[in-house]
Amino acid sequence: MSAMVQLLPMMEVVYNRKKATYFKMAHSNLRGTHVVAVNHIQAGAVVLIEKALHIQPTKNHPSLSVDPEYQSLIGILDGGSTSAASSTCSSTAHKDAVGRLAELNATAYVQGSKQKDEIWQLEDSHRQARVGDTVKIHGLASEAGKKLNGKYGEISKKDEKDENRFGVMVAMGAKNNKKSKSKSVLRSIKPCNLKTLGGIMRTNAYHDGSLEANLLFKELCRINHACGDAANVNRTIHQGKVYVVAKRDIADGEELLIDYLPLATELGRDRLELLHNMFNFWCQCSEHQQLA
Ligand SMILES: C[S@@+](CC[C@H](N)C(=O)[O-])C[C@H]1O[C@@H](n2cnc3c(N)ncnc32)[C@H](O)[C@@H]1O
Repeated sequence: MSAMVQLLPMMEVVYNRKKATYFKMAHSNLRGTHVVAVNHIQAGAVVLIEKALHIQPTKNHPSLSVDPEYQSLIGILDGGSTSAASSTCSSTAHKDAVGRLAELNATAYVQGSKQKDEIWQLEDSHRQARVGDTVKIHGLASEAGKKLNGKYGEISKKDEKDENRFGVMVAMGAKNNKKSKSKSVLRSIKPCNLKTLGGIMRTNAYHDGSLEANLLFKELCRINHACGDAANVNRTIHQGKVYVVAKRDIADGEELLIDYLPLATELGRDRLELLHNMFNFWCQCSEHQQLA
């Protein structure tokens, strides 16, 4: 057992005794939802202990093994010949297959979760929905569009009149997809207004090596990134829980920032590109402002 893991029970005791509130959620166009200190936080303080909202094993969901689309995707990834698509195997086909498989897994695993609604609240920074994906509509601006915000649907095809939009079968009458009898209507929607569960996983999931799973958290997943020394909190994830500790004193009003890539210590273009590929943002933290 690592030294850090041995300290976790003691952290729980300290955290459960704490009197002060450490942070609140805030929102801005530039930072999205983010987390801000509401009191001075001392170096070493246990700022947050939280149980995962969602625990998704890294292995593929068992129900997928009987899904023909799954078989075809595995064929593409293996470079085998189980589908017509595999004969045109290219890096784009491979990348698409990885993305679609991630989507099928996230959908299968989240389907049975009691926390489904809270999971859908989290951000999808990628917004790379594809035909067949289950989606949640988000961020529409016009009055007509706003009426669709928060609704769920399934992408049935590319829009025939505008190839930059999707035809989405939107479940009307219910704000979520619990009511099986809700009526569906076809609406034309831009990909930037469609969140998917695969995108939510890619934007937010933290790996838990002790469970061989990827986890989502309600509060941890709202903490934005900063590289290396620019981050002011550290996390340890173990057995489905996260323990967040202040690396240094944090002033009242300061944003809490965590390094999403704590093991990739080198700061530079490669790190920026890795962050961009994984989370779809160009890092502007204090370590990187001079490189931007
Ligand atoms: C785990 S979420 C963090 C919370 C997110 N801001 C939200 O609205 O829910 C990760 C996403 O937040 C945004 N983000 C995090 N750190 C950022 C940073 N340093 N600069 C710009 N965007 C950042 C990116 O869109 C990233 O994909």
